[in-house]
Amino acid sequence: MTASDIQPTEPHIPPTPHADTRLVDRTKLSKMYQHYVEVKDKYPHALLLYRVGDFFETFFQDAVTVARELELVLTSKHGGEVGRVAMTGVPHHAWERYTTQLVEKGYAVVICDQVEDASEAVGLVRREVTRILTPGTLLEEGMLKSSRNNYLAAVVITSNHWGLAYADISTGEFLTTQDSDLERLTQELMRLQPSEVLVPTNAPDLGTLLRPGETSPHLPECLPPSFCYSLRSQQPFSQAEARSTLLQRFKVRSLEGLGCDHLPLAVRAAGGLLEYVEDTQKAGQVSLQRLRTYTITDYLIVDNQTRRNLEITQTVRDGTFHGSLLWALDKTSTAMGSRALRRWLLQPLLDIKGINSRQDTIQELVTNTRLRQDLRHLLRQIYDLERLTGRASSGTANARDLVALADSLSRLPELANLVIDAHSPFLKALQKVPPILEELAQKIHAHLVESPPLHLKEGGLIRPGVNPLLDERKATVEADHQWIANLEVDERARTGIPLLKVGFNETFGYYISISRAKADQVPANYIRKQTLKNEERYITPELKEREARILTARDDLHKLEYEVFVTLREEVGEQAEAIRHLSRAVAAADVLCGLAELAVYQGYCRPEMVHGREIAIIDGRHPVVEQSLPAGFFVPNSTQLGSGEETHQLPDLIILTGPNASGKSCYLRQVGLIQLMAQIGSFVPAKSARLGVCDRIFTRVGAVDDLATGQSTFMVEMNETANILNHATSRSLVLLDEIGRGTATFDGLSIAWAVAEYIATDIRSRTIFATHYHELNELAGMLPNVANYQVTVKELPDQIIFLHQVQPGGADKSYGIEAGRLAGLPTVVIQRAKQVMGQIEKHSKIAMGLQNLD
Ligand SMILES: Nc1ncnc2c1ncn2[C@@H]1O[C@H](COP(=O)(O)OP(=O)(O)OP(=O)(O)O)[C@@H](O)[C@H]1O
Repeated sequence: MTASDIQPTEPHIPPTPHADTRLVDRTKLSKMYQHYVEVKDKYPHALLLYRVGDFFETFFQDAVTVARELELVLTSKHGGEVGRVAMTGVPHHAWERYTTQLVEKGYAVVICDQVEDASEAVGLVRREVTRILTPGTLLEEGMLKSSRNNYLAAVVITSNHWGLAYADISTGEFLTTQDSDLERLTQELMRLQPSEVLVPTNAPDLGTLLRPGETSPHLPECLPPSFCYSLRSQQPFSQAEARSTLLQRFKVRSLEGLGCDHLPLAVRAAGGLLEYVEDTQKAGQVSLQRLRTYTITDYLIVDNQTRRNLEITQTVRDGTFHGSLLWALDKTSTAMGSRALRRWLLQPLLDIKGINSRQDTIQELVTNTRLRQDLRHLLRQIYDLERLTGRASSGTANARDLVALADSLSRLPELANLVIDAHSPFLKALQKVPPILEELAQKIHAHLVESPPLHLKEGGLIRPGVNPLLDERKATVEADHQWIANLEVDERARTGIPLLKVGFNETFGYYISISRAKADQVPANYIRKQTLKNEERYITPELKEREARILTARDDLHKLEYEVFVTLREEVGEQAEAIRHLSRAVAAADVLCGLAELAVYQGYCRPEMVHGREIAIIDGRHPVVEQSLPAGFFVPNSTQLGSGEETHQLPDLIILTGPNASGKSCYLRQVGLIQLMAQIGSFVPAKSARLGVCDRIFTRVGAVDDLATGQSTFMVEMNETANILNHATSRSLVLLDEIGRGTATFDGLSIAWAVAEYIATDIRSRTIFATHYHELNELAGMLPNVANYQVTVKELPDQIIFLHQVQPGGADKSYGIEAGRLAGLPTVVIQRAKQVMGQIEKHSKIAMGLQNLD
């Protein structure tokens, strides 16, 4: 069964005892749970979505808020229930308890944070729950976070080129690119983390779904095994068919209109992907935005190692968002902004003009406090326009979605008004709201009641006065209801039974209910239908006749209401392109507004971006570590790197030494993060900065076994180092922490020496090399573009104080033994270690003959 086979159907069916639990993975669940515990402070209105099983009834009997009407039953296209989803807003204090119980019971807990209201959550589930039930994709990227994109990708690879297209069905984002470097394809897939990748093939196992980790002989090496690959028929990926799919769908005469006329593989990937999406969309309508083409080399590639080592979206320690760069920088007010920030961080710019225009906007918002605060206040009132529009154009939006969309659209003129005098590019983009969108918002508000019911078929969506026929039918239904109300009053008077009631249920329709004690007063025309413990239920021919009329009239009314609603929804769908255009502008302004807020409160400066190779940071700070320390505790440090025509005195390679725990890694990462932040257009944690744009940031940090691929610490280290040496250029920034530590001392030192020398003389990339091999300090005396720096400590008779200050010069001691003492190694071991060290140091220099190296 595939995602497209599964469809959420209408709710309100009681849970069955055998919900499908085959996809539950406890390890991943507990990881998700931990993640949520981390973010719950940030998103107090988080919603918890989970699949319902036999314990549902008992578990929630005493639960606080159970939104039973939000329960969805999932059935396969071929009929039959395959699972259920329910959701509830869980109060902050109770989260941990409920989630723990759910996880312990083996249920899939899916976190849905930053959801504005229940209707948005329902929309999310409706659109994305299919992924939860798709084998192989469950929970890998399973958090239904609206602050995260959910991509479907397609790749076409030939002997010397590749094309990649990707789409997020819920926001409509649709992009394609082409390049020749296979390593870039791997990195691009790692950036996108698609939940499924389509690959065309001639192989007999067409349509086979490969789960993460499974490999197929048909899959080339550049496709990372951690994704789910779907092998598809070649046909839709052929040049002719892909071209015609795109031309037809986007109503353009030539591919020039989509910017991909010279990119045959990008066209093939995009055409194949579009065909697949159109084929599998439930509503038969595709809500993808107009295809955009991008060039991969226009962006700084943040490879997988660097993303991990710099902890851009999650920490290395436990893979959580809390403590990552994204966590430290995300001060956005909307889910769209949050997603955009994530995208920017994973795809920083190379173009100085683009960087400057983002900086200009931040500058304006930093200076104009009032504007910044008003803007943030207004942005908080804007819902996820991208996703709401996606739902409207794919025909899955409900009435609450449209009301939320209209509420948000009607904020846009206010937003435009607010930035009327702004002069920076990203604020100016908000100044014009097409009148058609204002009219659309007014129309939605005029058509739909303020709080429509969740389910379209329940009726009660449309305001009076919108459609005369509808009003007529409403009047008939109301008259019928009045007739029923009158009947109750009349029958009480006629029978003399004061507690006689007219009721309704789905099985019997309308009935007259009388307590059993009064059964002897029942008139002759009553026909008994049902006997309950204390109650008899009757019908009369007249009541049944009226009931038939009422039900038909109500059905007709609901049908007509639904038709009026669908027409309105289609009108919204027609404006999707215009809404999305503005949503992108809102998202970008939101990111920049958040970054401006951060710049003000954390004291960031505007970096000067230059074309040369200089990296000059005065009093730089680590953006995350400084936020975790009390104010003023972080020790700022400067960096000067990058020899060039004007900066010939600056080093290209810094050898950084210092005791354990002195702050070497922190300093190294700080430089990488400042460069990365600058290239997304952000201000940076420093007193001042002058930064030459980098084409790539490479990092090699720490020693971790890669158990999944069975590689040893040393092999992982060597693979990563080889990758850097093979791809770094003179415009790259390379951050190396402890190379050669995973093997015998002399082997390690020799490798570290040779690597440093190669980088300084052959590649000449700007590099910081943190090491405990003090011997590497000798290089500075031999090569003009190498400098030694050390992180200082103050030595007292029985302790060392970490000053965390980076200064010129090489450290001659590691204080490793001192660290061991602090950690509690027995005194006798410490003393013996000191003795041994003295002897080793004496002999090692002689053995290495470092003095004679040239
Ligand atoms: N500039 C700084 N100001 C304040 N505290 C700092 C600074 N740099 C680092 N620290 C603190 O020192 C701790 C150790 O830093 P770090 O891990 O960078 O040391 P290290 O020199 O790389 O150690 P090792 O050689 O053992 O890997 C950090 O967790 C941080 O809390």
